[in-house]
Amino acid sequence: MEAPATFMEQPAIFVERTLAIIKPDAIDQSAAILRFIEDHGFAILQQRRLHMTPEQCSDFYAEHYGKMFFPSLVSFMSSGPIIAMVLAKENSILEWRDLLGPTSSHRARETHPESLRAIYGTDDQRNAVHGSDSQKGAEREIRFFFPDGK
Ligand SMILES: Nc1ncnc2c1ncn2[C@@H]1O[C@H](COP(=O)(O)OP(=O)(O)OP(=O)(O)O)[C@@H](O)[C@H]1O
Repeated sequence: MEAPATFMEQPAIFVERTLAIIKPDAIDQSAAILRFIEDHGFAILQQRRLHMTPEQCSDFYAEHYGKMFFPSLVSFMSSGPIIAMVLAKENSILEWRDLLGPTSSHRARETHPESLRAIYGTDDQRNAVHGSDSQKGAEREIRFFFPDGK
C-alpha cells in the first residue's frame, strides 16, 4: 500500500492578487460585471469608486506616454467614474486577463465572444475593463489605488 501523501507532496496553492478596473464606459454595467467577477470565483478584497484626474490617468498609463492614442486614453479614463478593485484567486492575473479578452473590443467579439470586452466594450479604446499584466504590474497598480492597503 502506498504511503499517504505528506504535506510536502501536496500541490502548493498560491492565491494571487490582481488589480481590476471597470472603466468609465462600463460604469453603468458595474452590477453585472461585479456579478461576473464573483461568479468566476474571485474574491473582491478591496473596492473603490473614484473619478480620476487627467494627471492621475497619465501616471497610471505612463508606459504608453508618447503613443498616438495616449492623449485620448487620458481624456477617456478621466471622463467619468471608475471602479478599482483588488481581486484574489489562484492564478488571478492570467485568468482575469483571459476573461477580459483582447484589447480591441471589435477583435474580442470576433475571437472571444464570451469575454467582458466583447460584451461591454465599444472599440479599441473604450474597452470596459482593465487587468494587470504581471505580478510586478499588479503590485504597482494595487499600491497606486490602495496606497494604505485600504
Ligand atoms: N490602438 C489603440 N487605440 C486606442 N486606444 C488604445 C489602443 N491600444 C490601447 N488602447 C487603450 O489603452 C489601454 C492600455 O493599452 P494596453 O496595450 O496596455 O492594453 P491592455 O493591456 O489590453 O489594456 P489595459 O492595460 O487597460 O488592461 C487599452 O486598454 C485601451 O483602452
